[in-house]
Amino acid sequence: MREIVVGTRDSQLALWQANWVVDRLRERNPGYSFRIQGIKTHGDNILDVALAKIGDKGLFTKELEVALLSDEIDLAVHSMKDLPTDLPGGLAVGAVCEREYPGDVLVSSQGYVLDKLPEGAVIGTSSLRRTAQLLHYRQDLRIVNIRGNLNTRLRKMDEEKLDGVVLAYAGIQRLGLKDRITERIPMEICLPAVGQGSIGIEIRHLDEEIMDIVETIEHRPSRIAVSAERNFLKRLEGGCQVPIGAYGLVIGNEIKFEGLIASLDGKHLVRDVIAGPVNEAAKIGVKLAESLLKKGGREILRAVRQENC
Ligand SMILES: NCc1[nH]cc(CCC(=O)O)c1CC(=O)O
Repeated sequence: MREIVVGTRDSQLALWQANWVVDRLRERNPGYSFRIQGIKTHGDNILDVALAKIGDKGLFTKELEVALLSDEIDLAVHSMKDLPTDLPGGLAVGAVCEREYPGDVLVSSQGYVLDKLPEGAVIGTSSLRRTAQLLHYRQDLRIVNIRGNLNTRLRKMDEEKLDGVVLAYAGIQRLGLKDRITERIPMEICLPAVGQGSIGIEIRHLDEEIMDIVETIEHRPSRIAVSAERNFLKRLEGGCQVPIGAYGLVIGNEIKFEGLIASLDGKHLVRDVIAGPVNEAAKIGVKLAESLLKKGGREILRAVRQENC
């Protein structure tokens, strides 16, 4: 029986995700055995540096891609949100699994919801996207950088007496920490990161045997939504982290797509929504990107890049 080697980062969340994927692969591919191989990535080794400063392209994925290309592993499990829109030659997204609720949540030790946070409350996040949208909604908030894996961030919230932290629902849910959530932040206030909540499988693009195996856990509506988001991001990208949010939702044969570009201080924000048939999902992502660029997004991005790249 051939053994399939499944590569993953070795953080608690990444290992949870790899195990979730392997459980499903085993069920649907009884002719194979599966082994999980944890691999440290650059991003895991520099958890004390603010992401916005170092740029986050491939930070959590590159070592896994090298392992794929050298046949050390047969497939790599990623959070789609961490996977750059351009993959190295020879690699492809073999499957996108069914997406978890993609939004962000507030975790507050005193149990506050966003609207009840006291004036000037201190919120931890290192995401430019979350910072911009939180400040757009509540100018009085004070945003402080906080990094590390989920448990570290929750611990820092308590130790550093922050009023709250903003995290992805998906991560909290997967680690069994749902009871710490004080509010699901409405999409109207905070659009998620491209790909958030979705687990993807990267493979060697010509490896048909592995392709057939991972196809068994593909979820079409999630693939379509995430593809639209990745095309949106790709059209806006210029090599460094910027406050961009997106959310694609597939219902039947329609996709509803929302996107935004914001300045870091939240003062400038352009946001739009379009809908269309799912077979045009990729085009719809690009179209929304172009409409936002025309509505002032170009100037916002230019200014953000001058400050942050
Ligand atoms: N930034 C790291 C990261 N990458 C993926 C997730 C959550 C899981 C997912 O989006 O599928 C998180 C944690 C967070 O942003 O709070």
